[in-house]
Amino acid sequence: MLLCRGLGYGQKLTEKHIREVMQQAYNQFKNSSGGANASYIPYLANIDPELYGIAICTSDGKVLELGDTKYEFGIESISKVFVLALAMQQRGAKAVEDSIGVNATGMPFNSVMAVELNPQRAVNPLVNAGAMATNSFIRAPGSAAKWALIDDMMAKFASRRLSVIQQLYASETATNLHNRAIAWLLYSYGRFYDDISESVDLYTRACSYGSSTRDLAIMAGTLANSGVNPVTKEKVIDAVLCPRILATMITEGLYDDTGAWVYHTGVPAKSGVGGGIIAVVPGKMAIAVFAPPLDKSGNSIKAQKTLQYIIDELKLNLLLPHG
Ligand SMILES: NC(=O)CC[C@H](N)C(=O)O
Repeated sequence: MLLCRGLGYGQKLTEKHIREVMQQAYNQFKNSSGGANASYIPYLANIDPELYGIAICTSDGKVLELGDTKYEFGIESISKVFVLALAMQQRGAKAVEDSIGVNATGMPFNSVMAVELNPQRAVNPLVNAGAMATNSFIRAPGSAAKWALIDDMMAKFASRRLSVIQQLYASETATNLHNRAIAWLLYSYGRFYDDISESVDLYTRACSYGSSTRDLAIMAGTLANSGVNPVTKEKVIDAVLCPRILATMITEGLYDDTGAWVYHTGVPAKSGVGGGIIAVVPGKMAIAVFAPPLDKSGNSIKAQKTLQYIIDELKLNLLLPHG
């Protein structure tokens, strides 16, 4: 019997135990070093590399927090998950599969070769090419209306309206030439579905949202809770879409390092170059961790270590026998 959807399905998970494990992870990794802030977006290079936050949102709506969980940082690629959710809700999972693609690229997040080497020019919605194409795939009467749809969707996932960090948005807009080139390339192959510069701009703006570790835990918690925000209890997307969205996280959530991530954790996750990573354990909880220094693939080193520790200790690996 499901005692409490967040705590206790198939194993004795209590709030106390979860808090203890969070604290152990925090103590263990707080002072670990290694990696560097993203620098190709100048704003991100200047974020305090010592910031560190862990938040867990259980499927029954408890939010447990430790460290700098209220600090708002660039959501970056984690926004791709929620823009994908909007596109799927509006156009259907099949249309996204056919028009964007859902396979792993096995390549860096901004890879041109990922487009070039795939005969269908299909890419995954969680890499830059696929995310910009996904943005172009959303239907709305103009760019302002599309932004309103994105903004509303983000707010429903987060339980509050998020704001764009204007300095980050300006910094990304001034330096996103490579992304613009990828969008033009997709367009040349008939795999881009709306005005190019408007779509790239909306993508860039969505990457520039400020979100806290707490926000991300609740947003990811909505995916763990079959599309219903566990805090507000509002239905955000259809339940049937959640496994499809999580599948894209399993194939591409940490880019060219996703295979190793899934090998070690068995949990869908998504990183952003702002230093955040979300991990989703369906029916149980979502975990968000923030720590800016990144590895070569663009994934927070400390966040990966923290998540791996918590996933191991709480036996959350989805490939373990369950039921
Ligand atoms: N991996 C990321 O978080 C990349 C997002 C960033 N906005 C970009 O387009 O490069």
